[in-house]
Amino acid sequence: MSVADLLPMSFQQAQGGALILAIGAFCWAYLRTRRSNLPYPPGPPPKNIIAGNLTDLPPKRAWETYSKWAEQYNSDIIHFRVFGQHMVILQTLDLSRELLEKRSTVYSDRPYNAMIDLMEWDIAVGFKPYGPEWRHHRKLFQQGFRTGTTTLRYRAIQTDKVNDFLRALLDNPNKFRQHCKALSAAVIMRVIYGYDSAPEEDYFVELSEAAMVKMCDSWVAPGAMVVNTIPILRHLPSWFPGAAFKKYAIEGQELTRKIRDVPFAFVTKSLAEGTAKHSVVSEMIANNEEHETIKEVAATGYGAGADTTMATLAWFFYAMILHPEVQRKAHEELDRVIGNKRLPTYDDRDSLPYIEAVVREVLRWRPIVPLGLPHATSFDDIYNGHFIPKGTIVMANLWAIAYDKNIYEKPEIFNPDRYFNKDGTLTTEGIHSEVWSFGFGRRICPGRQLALDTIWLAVATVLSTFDILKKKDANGNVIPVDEDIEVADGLVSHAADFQCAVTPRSNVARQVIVESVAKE
Ligand code: HEM
Repeated sequence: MSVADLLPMSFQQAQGGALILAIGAFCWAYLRTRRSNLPYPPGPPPKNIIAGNLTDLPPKRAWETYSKWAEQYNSDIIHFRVFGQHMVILQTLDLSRELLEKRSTVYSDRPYNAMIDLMEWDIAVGFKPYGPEWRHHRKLFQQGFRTGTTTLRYRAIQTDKVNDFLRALLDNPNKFRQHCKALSAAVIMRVIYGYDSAPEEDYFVELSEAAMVKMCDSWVAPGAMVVNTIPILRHLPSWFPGAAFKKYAIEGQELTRKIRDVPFAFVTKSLAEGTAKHSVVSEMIANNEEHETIKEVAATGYGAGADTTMATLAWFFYAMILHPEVQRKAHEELDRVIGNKRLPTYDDRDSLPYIEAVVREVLRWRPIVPLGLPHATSFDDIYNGHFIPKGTIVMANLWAIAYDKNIYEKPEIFNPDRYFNKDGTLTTEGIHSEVWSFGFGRRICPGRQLALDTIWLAVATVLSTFDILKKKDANGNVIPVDEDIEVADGLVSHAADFQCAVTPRSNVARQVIVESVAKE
């Protein structure tokens, strides 16, 4: 998610609705008069009494700007304000843990977003305000994805879906990105609904994608920034001049309702017909959970789990084309431990520390949610002599953590070796990207075990069977790859398009894949 997404309005958009916005924002800011004489945390002084720091905010890679401010103000906590909305950025792992974990009673709310509300995306656990409803939905979600026996049960599904993924890579390597997406979607759909999605043009997947796109784009829909700044405007009728956001929201609402109802109906129908496969939803139904609640909890899964897993896998391919030396080390470990006659399985995980280190490094090197999901404070707080008012949006700068030189030596380098102790064992504490990449405290990602399991098996099996190299053109010349590829700003940070050649390491590797799929 970019800052502009969270904030009331970008500078350009401010021109149009300026008057109405200015009045509303001023009243809002006025009503939020400060309740403490303590200073706010350091940060850039507001440029304007109403818009605050609006014009200081960059349209892209906000996490880098925050890191510059942290340096400039020599502070690991940064404060600024936009239209009366207080924003706080946490720059270090220790501070994120201190506030978001140790003070989680204060820091576990989510900011209100009028468009999310209008589009009914507040059905999702991740957007619900901190309170009894969120607690109930979160508990159900966790029961479905709990680490340990519950997620272990999904490993057979993940193995089948990863085998399909390898086969798809074999058959059509150029579409590697599409295959990453199909794998991520297939695991989620099967685990949550017991539904086996098609590799392409699947109705449920496309519906979920459409709903996600509509939600992600809602921040820049016409008028959306105005209503997000002055939420009371959500009550305007759609014919009201400037209320185009209402039409957008109604379209979005239709999609949200569909992703809530349609896959759920698939489960109830297959249960009635006796064809249902075990799933998170079928289990919640068996536990007599209220159907409306089940629908909402289940609908959260695709949005939160598919794009994130897919983005991580795509970054893995990107890292591999830039680092053949890492692939060589991974191949050496895999050939030594597994040989070339079978695919690695979850049972091999403890014997493959280098693969574990590669996964950690992919998660660190390009954090796919660089600013996490925004938390919000439920009460006033004081940290280190600084006042943080109730309602402040608080973000952990995961990108800054990933590039913190106090934790990672030469952080810009992709280097799985950093996770090894001198005696060759894996580090067990301190620099675990697979922990902080998933957020903090009571809001920490409840799908992290499922995600890590899918990513680990995909990485291990791809490296054991394929070479991932820079692509060559028709004349045999290597097509150069931008080493600082563009990151698509959005709810999830995807790598911009890049090409790579994914070729089987040998005929035996090809055969192993074909046979693994045949055994399913
Ligand atoms: C590489 C993959 C993934 C990454 C990096 C990731 C990361 C995150 C992060 C940073 C948060 C915000 C935590 C916070 O507010 O502090 C989050 C929340 C969440 N994630 Fe994930 N996630 C991934 C995969 C998944 C999967 C596979 C699922 C579900 C099947 C999932 C479900 C959720 C949910 C429901 C929330 C909201 C939790 C709440 O607000 O209580 N995520 N995730």
